[in-house]
Amino acid sequence: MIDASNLTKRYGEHTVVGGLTFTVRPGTVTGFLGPNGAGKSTTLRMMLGLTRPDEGFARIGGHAYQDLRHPARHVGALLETSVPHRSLTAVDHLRWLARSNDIPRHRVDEVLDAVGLTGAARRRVGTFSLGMGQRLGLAAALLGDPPVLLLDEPVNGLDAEGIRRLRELLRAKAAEGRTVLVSSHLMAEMSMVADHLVVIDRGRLLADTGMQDFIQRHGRSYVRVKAPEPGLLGGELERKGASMAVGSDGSLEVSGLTAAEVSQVAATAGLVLDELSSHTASLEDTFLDLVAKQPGQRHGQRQRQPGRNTRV
Ligand SMILES: Nc1ncnc2c1ncn2[C@@H]1O[C@H](COP(=O)(O)OP(=O)(O)OP(=O)(O)O)[C@@H](O)[C@H]1O
Repeated sequence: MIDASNLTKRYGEHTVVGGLTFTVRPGTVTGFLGPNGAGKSTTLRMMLGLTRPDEGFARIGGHAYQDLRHPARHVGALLETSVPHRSLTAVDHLRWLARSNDIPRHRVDEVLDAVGLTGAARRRVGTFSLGMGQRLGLAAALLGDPPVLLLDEPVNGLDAEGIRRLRELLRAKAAEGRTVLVSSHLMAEMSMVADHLVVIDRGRLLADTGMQDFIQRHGRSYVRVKAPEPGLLGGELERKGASMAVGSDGSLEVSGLTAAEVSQVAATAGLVLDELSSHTASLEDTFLDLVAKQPGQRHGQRQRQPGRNTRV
């Protein structure tokens, strides 16, 4: 479990994290989302005792990070800045970490295998690609078999196999009852792996909720319908309480009725339909819409992208 309570950080006049309070629970993968500069890394750094909060506190398993005797056995962290010494081999880097955290040496081979780095174990870290470095960072986070994982942009640089391996690993760790907090800009990936979301913007909490609830509550789902007589159909649908927008191709984007209800209204009125489909908002659409709606938002009005299509 990770607790953040009134976590606040200011740099000069600029409050980059302002009064953040949330709990990351065990047994689920929690996605940590926010636009560039929202304060995600600063929050993670405060949780890990790397940045001192001006107000509030963070606790990992009930303890401040600084009070943990062997931190790597309590929390596995991957930050964008955690770079090992370039002249060390991967295995030496991990052995050194294991020794300094009183972790059994056999864990080194286990975590190298878990991240698919066994073949490169004796190569110098300085020769690693971005993705290999990321795998090594993950191996280091897993080394102490910690109950809490805290990963900042772990997908960066990973190839398709690495991304799939990471996804399975995060799900498996959560299924074992561990606490997993992961930030990523890749919304499609996040929607596949996270069960719960904590969303921030300009250091403030926008949402702390389940993935499906987030999309239902903040996303724009609608029924797209094309008809030879859209004016007549629109009038009939409005009488049933629907609201609608007209798409760029003249189709109607109907909110407030299901596709089956739209079909029924058309049939009752004797109107022909050319196309009918349900659109569920994607995580990306929902996230961008929510951020764009914030007062004084600086991200501009965004172009709406079509969501996932379900033809009926
Ligand atoms: N040491 C620092 N001194 C001054 N300002 C800082 C410092 N660290 C971060 N900031 C500022 O705090 C704000 C939040 O930065 P942070 O890196 O936490 O955001 P983020 O959500 O992780 O962004 P990104 O998604 O781009 O990585 C930014 O405006 C950044 O410029």
